[in-house]
Amino acid sequence: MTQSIGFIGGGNIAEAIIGGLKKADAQFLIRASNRSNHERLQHLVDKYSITASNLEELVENSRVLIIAVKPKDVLGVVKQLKNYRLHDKLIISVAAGVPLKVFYKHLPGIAVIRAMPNTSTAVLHSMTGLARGENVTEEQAEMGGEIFSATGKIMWVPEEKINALTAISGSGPAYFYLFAESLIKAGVHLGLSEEEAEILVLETLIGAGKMIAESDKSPGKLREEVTSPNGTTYAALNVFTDDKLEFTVLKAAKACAQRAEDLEGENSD
Ligand SMILES: NC(=O)C1=CN([C@@H]2O[C@H](COP(=O)(O)OP(=O)(O)OC[C@H]3O[C@@H](n4cnc5c(N)ncnc54)[C@H](O)[C@@H]3O)[C@@H](O)[C@H]2O)C=CC1
Ligand SMILES: O=C(O)[C@@H]1CCC=N1
Repeated sequence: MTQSIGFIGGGNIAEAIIGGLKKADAQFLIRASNRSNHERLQHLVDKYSITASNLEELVENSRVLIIAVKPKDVLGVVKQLKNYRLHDKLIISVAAGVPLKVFYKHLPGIAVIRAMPNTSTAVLHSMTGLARGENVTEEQAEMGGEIFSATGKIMWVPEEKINALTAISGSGPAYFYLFAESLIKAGVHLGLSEEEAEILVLETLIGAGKMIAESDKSPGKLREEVTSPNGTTYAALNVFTDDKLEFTVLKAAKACAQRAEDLEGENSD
């Protein structure tokens, strides 16, 4: 069945999800509205053949409304949505740090799922966390699951876990991109051209991802298979261990989860 989806907010994550949904096998009828940046909306219309809408038209014609605005802008959207009949709609909020209780307060009785995708929805490899709100029917939960299953894998979690999930998979792609950027710089430092270093790093990252996906081996086992006793990899890994990479990663993930909690405090009215 063709699913009608309306995106409120047409920024980075909206584009990643729209791009993914357009690549997916399933049929989606997509509308989007964006507050002020009309060029941005036109870009989405031109690139993905979606329909640009104002909010009224979008709500009227969409069974699922995806709120994809910055956390600080969610309340404004919710207050605007109060003006519409929403009883047969499913709202999906992808905003970090906006708890379900905000929706319960301002849109009582309305079905809301809190989702945390990542930008790899664009290539159908997102890992999306979903927390089900109390008014969501079985059919609506399935519908929400289907949308994000079309763009990767999903994991239903209780809302208390969504900030931890954000720290791993929501923000996670950026950690790997940062590592790739650092390794490219290291390659240049060692005498490779920027172009050479970039090709080497990107192909290595893609290959490692494919090995994790296809080999049935854990990351630890795969690491061991690269590491000869007292060899070259061993020398590099010792530096990561001595410089406490594991501790740095934990500290970063904790900072991310804490920021999500702080945002929840700032956006709980
Ligand atoms: N970028 C990412 O990797 C991820 C982002 N998120 C969440 O998605 C939300 C959006 O993030 P981005 O797409 O990165 O931000 P963005 O800044 O790229 O996009 C937000 C868009 O919303 C528009 N907007 C603001 N108020 C509006 C309103 N009242 N009506 C219609 N449009 C409005 C803005 O003009 C902007 O184009 C955030 O809450 C973020 O926490 C969640 C998962 C991943
Ligand atoms: O950085 C952020 O706040 C958003 C949420 C998860 C990924 N990007």
